[in-house]
Amino acid sequence: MKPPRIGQGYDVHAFGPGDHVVIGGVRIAHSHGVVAHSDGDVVIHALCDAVLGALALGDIGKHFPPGDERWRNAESRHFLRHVRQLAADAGYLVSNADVTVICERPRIGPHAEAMRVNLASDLSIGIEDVSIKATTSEGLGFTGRNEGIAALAVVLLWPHR
Ligand SMILES: Nc1ccn([C@@H]2O[C@H](COP(=O)(O)O)[C@@H](O)[C@H]2O)c(=O)n1
Ligand SMILES: C[C@@]1(CO)OP(=O)(O)OP(=O)(O)OC[C@H]1O
Repeated sequence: MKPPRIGQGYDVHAFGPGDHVVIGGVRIAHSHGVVAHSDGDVVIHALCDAVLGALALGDIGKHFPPGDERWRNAESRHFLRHVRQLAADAGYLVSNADVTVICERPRIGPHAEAMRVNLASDLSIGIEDVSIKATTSEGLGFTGRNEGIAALAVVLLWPHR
């Protein structure tokens, strides 16, 4: 049996014009949108990079180039389902995923369960295997100045054959 594989991912999107953000597949009304080619879902982009990193298959921009019109305003959940399939094709299932969202606003807590449901569905795992955490930066740095949102993700892939 092959050994399990671990991967980590990180993403940032700057706030820009708009009235909502999409985080973990959840649309959240907000004072700003984010600047992005796709829907700018920082959690899903970090998770995709974690899965791709575990597989040593490059990063999200390699698989979904920002210059490609197919991905303009795309739903990032499509990206997540794609990388889950890449893992399956390589003989791995996602065992668990742990995500930290870093922003002053919006508050993530009230939406964390809905995010877990979306991510668990796209990764074909149980909700108990998906963790969403959040922290502010205590007013420090670009997230502390409310200039954008960052997310960190770690995943463990387990061999299924
Ligand atoms: N965008 C955020 C940030 C934080 N939370 C929740 O608040 C708790 C306290 O945050 P600190 O940065 O002061 O440690 C944190 O543990 C989260 O539960 C949030 O929901 N959304
Ligand atoms: C997701 C992609 C899709 O074109 O574009 P963005 O939405 O701008 O997001 P980013 O995190 O910069 O990752 C790069 C791209 O793969």
